[in-house]
Amino acid sequence: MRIGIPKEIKNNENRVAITPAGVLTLKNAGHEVFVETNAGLGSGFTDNQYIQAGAKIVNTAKDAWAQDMVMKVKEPLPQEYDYFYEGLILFTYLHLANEPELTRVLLEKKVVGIAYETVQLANGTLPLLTPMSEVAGRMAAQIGAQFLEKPKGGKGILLAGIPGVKRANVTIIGGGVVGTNAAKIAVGLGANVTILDLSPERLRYLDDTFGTSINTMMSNPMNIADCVAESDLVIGAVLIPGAKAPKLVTEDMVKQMTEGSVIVDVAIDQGGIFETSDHVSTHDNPTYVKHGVLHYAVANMPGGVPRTATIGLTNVTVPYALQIANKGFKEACIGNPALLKGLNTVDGFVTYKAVADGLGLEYRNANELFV
Ligand SMILES: NC(=O)C1=CN([C@@H]2O[C@H](COP(=O)(O)OP(=O)(O)OC[C@H]3O[C@@H](n4cnc5c(N)ncnc54)[C@H](O)[C@@H]3O)[C@@H](O)[C@H]2O)C=CC1
Ligand SMILES: CC(=O)C(=O)O
Repeated sequence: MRIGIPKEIKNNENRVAITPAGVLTLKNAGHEVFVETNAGLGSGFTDNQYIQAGAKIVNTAKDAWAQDMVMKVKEPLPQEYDYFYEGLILFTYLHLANEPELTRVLLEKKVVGIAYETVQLANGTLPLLTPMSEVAGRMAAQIGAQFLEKPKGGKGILLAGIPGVKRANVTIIGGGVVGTNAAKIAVGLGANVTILDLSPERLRYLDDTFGTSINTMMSNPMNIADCVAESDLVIGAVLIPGAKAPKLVTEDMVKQMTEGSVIVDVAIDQGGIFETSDHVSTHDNPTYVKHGVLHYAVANMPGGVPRTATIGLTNVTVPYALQIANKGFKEACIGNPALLKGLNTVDGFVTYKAVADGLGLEYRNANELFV
């Protein structure tokens, strides 16, 4: 199969969809990889390293997109939609529940859209989201700590406090991969950390893992309101796979926070869990203020640490790309139920139920389209 790797064009998105090591793996299996010139530079990979691994370097995005399968990191932006063609296999993060226009174009052009974030193993875990959630969770605590500093617009407190001065309160809503990793760093930085989740099993796991260094609470509107009001930093880390994020923190709750507090809404890629995080921000201009509270709502947080993130992402995506390239997308999906769950659009239909429901579109079971 011919596989294209365009340079990412989102604001400060320095990740790339493959490393030279990934190219070599695909090449050794008999595939051709076409990397847009300088696509890897932001992650520290030169054209020459890709060439050494067996890639061909192409000079334009158009050439990188004109392949059987395109691997990317972020969802395509409108200026990339013209590259879509019928039957193109697009393997990337898509977050379609929050992208009605992109979904419409993928359907109209009959692109096969396989979303990293909905590939799901039998145990419910999301293997192609996990490493980026680990990165974003760890960043969320660091970023929250930075924006609590006065020169960054925050109230001017240190997460750990000092002897004689109390620690900051950090609330994490959603105790999955992002939440757990945010907690690791926030606890390490000395904060008083509370995690809320809807799943009693998950709360037990967190309690067993962190012991008395965190507080756990059941996620319900009353507990969320109480925790948010007392928090210096609130991190949004909820996911219902494929679906638009539920707005769990209302505007009234945010109004109860003290001035200079910080919200880091990691779940913004699925629409965000705060009523007040109503738009995404960028690495260039990462925060906006509502009711005196700083909101950080960057949808590609790992793009800020591209070297770590690119290697972490491609460690998990390349084995799936290899299956698609070796067998074609249909056989690969039939042979691997986890990959089948990644299929979001095929032949002009939405094949992921939560996306179809969220956007009010017809849902078709992918298996029906394979016959
Ligand atoms: N902004 C960015 O750059 C990035 C964003 N993300 C996003 O972060 C979000 C979280 O991802 P993961 O931690 O990997 O998901 P996950 O599936 O590991 O965890 C989600 C957690 O939310 C919990 N949950 C569901 N409904 C809840 C509710 N009403 N109240 C409290 N908890 C609830 C679930 O029980 C689960 O523990 C996703 O939207 C993901 O796409 C991930 C990486 C980068
Ligand atoms: C998960 C995602 O959207 C990201 O890593 O940018």
